[in-house]
Order: sequence, then structure tokens, then C-alpha cells
Amino acid sequence: MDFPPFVLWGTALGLVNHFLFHKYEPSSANIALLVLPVQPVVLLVLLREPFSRLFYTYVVFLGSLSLSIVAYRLSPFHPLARYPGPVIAKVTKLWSTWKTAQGYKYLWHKELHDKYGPYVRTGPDELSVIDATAVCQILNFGGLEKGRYYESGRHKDTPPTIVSLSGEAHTARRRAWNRALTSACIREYEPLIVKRTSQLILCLRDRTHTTVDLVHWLDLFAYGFLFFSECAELTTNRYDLMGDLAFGGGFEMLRDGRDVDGVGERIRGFTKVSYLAGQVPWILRTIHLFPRVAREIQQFNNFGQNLAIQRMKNGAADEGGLEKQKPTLQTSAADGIAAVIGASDTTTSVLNSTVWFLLSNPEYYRRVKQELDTVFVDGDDLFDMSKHQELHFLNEALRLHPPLPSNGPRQIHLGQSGRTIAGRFIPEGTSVYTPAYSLHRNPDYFSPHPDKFLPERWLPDSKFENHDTSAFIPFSLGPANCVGQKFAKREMLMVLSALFKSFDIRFADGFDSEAWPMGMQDFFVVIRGPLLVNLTRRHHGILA
Ligand code: HEM
Repeated sequence: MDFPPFVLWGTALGLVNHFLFHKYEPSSANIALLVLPVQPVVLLVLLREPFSRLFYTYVVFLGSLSLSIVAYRLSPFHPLARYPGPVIAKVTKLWSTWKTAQGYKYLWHKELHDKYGPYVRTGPDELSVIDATAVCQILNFGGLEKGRYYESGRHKDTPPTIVSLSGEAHTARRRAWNRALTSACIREYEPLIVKRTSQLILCLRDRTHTTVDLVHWLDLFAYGFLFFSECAELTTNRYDLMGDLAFGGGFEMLRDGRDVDGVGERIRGFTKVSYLAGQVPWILRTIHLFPRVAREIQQFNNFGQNLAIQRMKNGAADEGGLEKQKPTLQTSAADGIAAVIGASDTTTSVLNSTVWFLLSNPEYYRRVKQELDTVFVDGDDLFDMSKHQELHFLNEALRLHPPLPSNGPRQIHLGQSGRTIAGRFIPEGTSVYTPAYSLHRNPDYFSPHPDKFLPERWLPDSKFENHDTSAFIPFSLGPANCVGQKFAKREMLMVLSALFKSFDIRFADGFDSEAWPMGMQDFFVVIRGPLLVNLTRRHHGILA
């Protein structure tokens, strides 16, 4: 059978393009978008064929290119061929991007791991791993670097944040953060946590006659908390993270009872857009050309910058001069943004989940109140941190509802040599997810009943069949783990103690409490629907 020359050459051109793009993978889709559309036109000119065949030439060219890509991705020659996974995910990243856009990537990962085991191919060049040994090697020192995903929230005109940095630059920036969040420094911040927590409790006290959306109030607490102006006073002799966190703000969301400046909306808009954009790093620079995406990222960066300017007016960071290079306004803004995102939705997510778990399990709720009543007898200072113990129910809530359920990916960048992790070879160019949500529910590490809220599994003398804390990573592991975890734990223990000591809480009448976790959407940090409760004042607590 004779094929017209444009069919033969169009097919060949598609195959050659696949070969070249595969070999010299460009870092941006912009190149492909420029190079691909012109080729059929040039082909027709060279073949001296009429332009009436242009449409068919495109079909042949793009068809051959696509088929060749699909065939290679499904073939035994693909470096990830030995890893199991759904065919659609092996063929295209669009499938997981679709799942991500719906906000349920964490549930999808869990489904896949239940079906295929601890190693799953979730994209053409992407793996998800929930083997604890491998996860430790991937995340820990000497493990894999952060993936290109982390560039997604950064507009080209703004400096990198601690989150998007890697290698030595990250280590240097991290030193400054570590200094600002030592245990001694956190003790200095305690009065500020106390102040905001008391304010939260007083606000809730005024609402004991009505139904309260706890998500709303805890959001106001967390966002407002990040912007309290007093933090500037703590800028004594170190690069002052909290100063940058606070920016010298002036937000009084708890007082106003609402997010007047739309800070929450901005944060969520930004994380959503950058999370989605980061799913396909190859098209990141192209996506940033879309006005909506660029506007969202740029607006948020500007927002951070304006707050940093305010912060600088209140006294510049690093008064102690410990940094060789003074943080610039842009750096302060960038890291301030990282702090806002890192510290707000994460903490409130755990607080809400903990309340939900306890109200759903009245026996545990009763025990928690009893424990608090024993530890803090009437007249004791509820904010005495020396009395706050590690609470097992908090760990259990973090296990079942980690606020970053999918976490960001690590990557073996192109040009680096592949790595053997826990005895399995991972080739260059692979992104690797270590989803905490699936890992924490893996029966190999937590059983029996990995999906059930059983705080006693955390007791030192518990007789649970499997309880492997190396698989518990709500704050991640290694050099880029959560720098704010000690601070977060302090804050959460303080708020929960105050809340449970001050109020009897119950789900509001008519509230579908069982459906509440189903509304949890994962856009890097979890977003939740309203948690409706009724509060009754207790005789103890700071309201007594
Ligand atoms: C329950 C509360 C929190 C949880 C569960 C949590 C969890 C995490 C996780 C899993 C990471 C690693 C992310 C990744 O690898 O992509 C992380 C990083 C980070 N967190 Fe947190 N976080 C919490 C609270 C906080 C707080 C209160 C702060 C600030 C005071 C904070 C600041 C940061 C920063 C700056 C990073 C980036 C660290 C780096 O790249 O070196 N987080 N957090």
C-alpha cells in the first residue's frame, strides 16, 4: 500500500521528535510549544505539498509523536517498567494532575498502595513509596534532593524561599531558621502564644449560646497569630524568624471575628495554584505565563513584600548581626511567606482533627478531660508548659490526618546518576513521593486497625502488633523536615488544653460529623469544611 509522502515523513518526524526530546529533555515546555507547531508547515513546504493537507499532516505528526511516547512509557524499556501502577498513570501525568486538582490525591495514593503495594508508579516518571526504610533513605541526610515541584510557588522576579532552596543554599538559610526556633527561643515566644490562646478562648466564650464553626475560629487564631506586632520586641540578637513571621503586622482577626484582609483566601489561592502548577514541573514556566496563575503568585508575593516592609519599619531582622549576608527585604518577604504557609493551615488542621477525633470517640474525650483535670487542678496556670505532656491523642490525630498528606516530592534530577534505595534502583529523572497519609496507615507499621483512632497505641507499654515510629513522619525527616515542629507542638498543646479545660464541646445538632473528613482536600496543606460544634463553659479553665 502506497502512503502519500506527507504521511511517511510526518510519521518519521514524530518519531525523531520523540527521540530528540527524550534525549535532550528541555527544562521548559516553552521550547516544545515553539518548535512543534512549525514543523508540519516546514515539512509541507519541503515536500512541495499543498497546504490543504496541513490539518492531516498535523494529525499524522502529533499522532506518531503521541503513540511513540505512549508505547515507550508502557514498554519494558522504560526505566520504571518494573514498578507496578495503573496504565493511565504510566502513560500520562495528566491523570494524577486531575486527581490533584480535585483535592483527593492523598486518597488516590492510598488506593493505589492498597492495590499495588509499597512502590507504585504514579506517573510516567513518578513513584510513590511507603516502605519505611526507603522513605527514611529518601528524606534523610544523603537522600534525594527536593524536586522541581518546589519551584512552583516562586515567581521569576522573587527570591527563593527556604522551601524552594536546596543544597548548600538551603543549609545556609536553614541555619538561620534553626537559630530562631531553638527551645530557648520558643520559650520566649510563649507569652505570645498565651496571649492569642486566651483571646481565642474569650472569643469562643462569647459564642456559647450559638453554633460555632471551629475551623473558622482556629483559622482566625492561626492567621492572626502570625501577624502579631509584639514579635518585633523579640528581635534581640539573632536573625528573627518570628519577626519575619509577624512582619510587624497589625491583623486582629480574632477581635474582628473575621478575616478582614482575606489573608486565608490569599494563602489558599496561592497554595492551590502553586500546588497544581508544580504537578508538571516541565510546564511550570509555561503555566507561569498564564495571566491567572502569574497574577495569583505575584499578588501573594507582593502581599508578603508589603508585610515585610511594615516589618522592617518596626525594626530590621538580624539586629545581632549573626548573618554574614544581611537578609534583604525580598528575602524577608519570601521567608515570611514560607512561614505563613508553613505555620498556619498545618497547625489548625491538626487542632480541628484532634477535636473531631475526640468528639467522635467520647470515651477518649472523657479521658482527656479527666487527665487535664488531674494535671491542672483549679487555680493552676493552664498555660504552665511544664505540665503539658506529650499527648498520645495528638500523635494519633497527626498519624491519621497528617496536615501535609502527600508531602512534596524528592527527585533524582536529570544528569544525576540513578540511586539504589532500599535495594531498588531509581533512575535519573524520577520524582518520588513519600505520602504520609498512606504510610501512616500501612498495616506493616501500625496495626491492628491502622485506620482507627486508638491513642493507646502510643503508650510506652502498648501491646500493639506493629507500632513502628520510623514510619511516622507528619513533620517529614532529614535536612528539610519541619523547622517549626517544636513550636507547633507547644502551640497545639496549649490551645487544646485551654479549649478542653474551658469548654464541654459537642457536635452541633444536625451536623454530619461522619462526613466531615471526606471534605478534607489536599492542596499540599489540607483544607477542611466547617466543623460545627456547641460549647458549654466548664467551671475550670481560664474563664473561671
Ligand atoms: C502541626 C504543625 C506542622 C506540621 C504537621 C508541619 C509539617 C511540615 C512538613 C511535613 C514539612 C516538610 C515539607 C516538605 O518536605 O515539603 C514542613 C516544612 C516546613 N515547616 Fe512545618 N509543619 C507544621 C508547623 C510549622 C510551623 C509552626 C512553622 C513555623 C514556625 C513551620 C515552618 C516550616 C518551614 C519553614 C518548613 C520548610 C523547612 C525547610 O525546607 O527546611 N511549620 N513542615
